[in-house]
Amino acid sequence: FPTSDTLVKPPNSNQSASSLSNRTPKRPRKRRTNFPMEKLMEQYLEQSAQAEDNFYRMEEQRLQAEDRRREAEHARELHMLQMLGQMFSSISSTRPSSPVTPPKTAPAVPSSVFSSASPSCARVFERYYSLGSTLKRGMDDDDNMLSLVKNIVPALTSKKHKGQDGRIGIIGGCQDYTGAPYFAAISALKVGADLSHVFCTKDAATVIKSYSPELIVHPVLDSPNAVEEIEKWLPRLHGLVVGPGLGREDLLLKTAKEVIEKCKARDIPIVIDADGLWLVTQQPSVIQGYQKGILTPNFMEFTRLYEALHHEPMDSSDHQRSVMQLSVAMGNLTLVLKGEHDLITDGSKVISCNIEGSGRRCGGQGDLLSGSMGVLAHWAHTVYQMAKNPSLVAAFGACSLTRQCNSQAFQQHGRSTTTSDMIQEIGSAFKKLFES
Ligand SMILES: NC(=O)C1=CN([C@@H]2O[C@H](COP(=O)(O)OP(=O)(O)OC[C@H]3O[C@@H](n4cnc5c(N)ncnc54)[C@H](OP(=O)(O)O)[C@@H]3O)[C@@H](O)[C@H]2O)[C@@H](O)CC1
Ligand SMILES: Nc1ncnc2c1ncn2[C@@H]1O[C@H](COP(=O)(O)OP(=O)(O)OP(=O)(O)O)[C@@H](O)[C@H]1O
Repeated sequence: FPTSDTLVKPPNSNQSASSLSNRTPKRPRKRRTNFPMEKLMEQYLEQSAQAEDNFYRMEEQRLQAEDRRREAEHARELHMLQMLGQMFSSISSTRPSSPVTPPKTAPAVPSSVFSSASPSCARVFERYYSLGSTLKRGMDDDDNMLSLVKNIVPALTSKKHKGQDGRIGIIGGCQDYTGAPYFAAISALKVGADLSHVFCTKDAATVIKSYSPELIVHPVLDSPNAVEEIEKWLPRLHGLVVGPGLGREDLLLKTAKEVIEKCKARDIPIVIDADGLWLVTQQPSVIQGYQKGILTPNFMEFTRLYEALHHEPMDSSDHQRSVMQLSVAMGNLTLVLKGEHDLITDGSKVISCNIEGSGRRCGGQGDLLSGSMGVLAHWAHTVYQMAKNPSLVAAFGACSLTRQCNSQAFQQHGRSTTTSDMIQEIGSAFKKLFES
């Protein structure tokens, strides 16, 4: 928007006086009459720029209120549909002729609602929590976790408009790494977000754009007013993923840190991965204790974090203990230690995601994980806002999905499987795990 700085300013009084005196040295009256006119003009322009600013600010607020109103309306509609569904199912289950199949866990809830957790969602969640902190989990526990994930998946309905199922931002992408932010952002879209934004450096932007027209790419990360530029978008974002391909330059890390602070103030779920974890290792307080934060370290990143927080080497014979310890030290932050089994914890229990993947490791699998987790975190926090820790559900969902994609891609491509092949599998893996 035009501001008073960008408006053409009249020459200052000295310049005006000297230039006038050069041309017409003996016309003081003209000087006196011109000056107030210029001043008035300047004031008028400033006021109209200000009025324009105010107009756009109010318009933005109006749009946000409209979004909230539509979301609430939509949640109400879904809730009513859900209650109707439950009524019908209870009527049909009382019919003597209807086959009665006892549910394995809590009764299935129709695909998700965008409101507080429904009573049956909450029952599934409570039952899960009542399983205790043991890691020795069987099929039933996996089913429980999968039910929790299924419940957060929003229904696809023609009542919604673009953006309501999620607008996700990725902070990352620099000269060296353009693949990682692309993988994360496209995975967010393929999981079901409506819009995916990448905030990267100028030289990475054209490259990332050229990979996919689906992504919205902002070349702002290394601009002098990077934080302001990114902050403009935060009111529209539902989830943020910090780190894929961010690099470790001080300036970029400083920007990432400030953006994280702004997101926390707005209560936006934040997933931190890759170089974002490098930042957390230097300054743990940036995310410590933030209940909507999730860290997704690989073994190396985990070791660095552990040593930074505990000032001693970790006991690598007991990973479960170490993840719990680190989560507690981070203020019960949700952590995922990726590996042969993904260990997920919030400091009070450890969940292991063991869905079969494959023996194929290639760069970028972690980016698929963090990008999809960004969307699932938004959905989980929307649906389970009253329950204990929605981040655990989101983390389990994203780990399951990544491993399932890996398995499916491997069945087709074997040793030549790449992350792009895994991304191709997101749709069918998602359906198999969460929509069947
Ligand atoms: N296409 C792209 O653009 C991609 C870009 N990417 C981006 O690259 C950036 C740097 O990320 P990073 O993970 O390579 O850096 P860092 O943490 O220093 O680790 C390096 C060393 O750690 C080790 N190591 C790793 N895993 C381990 C394990 N499980 N268990 C044990 N050791 C393990 C291993 O050491 P080595 O075995 O080689 O001695 C490895 O060489 C970051 O921005 C990221 O997003 C990636 O997303 C990939 C796709
Ligand atoms: N040994 C393993 N066996 C099976 N699956 C694994 C194994 N290691 C990692 N994975 C899977 O791959 C996903 C990504 O983990 P990985 O350790 O490759 O992350 P990363 O190093 O951060 O990835 P990136 O290359 O994107 O930086 C994990 O969530 C997990 O599901």
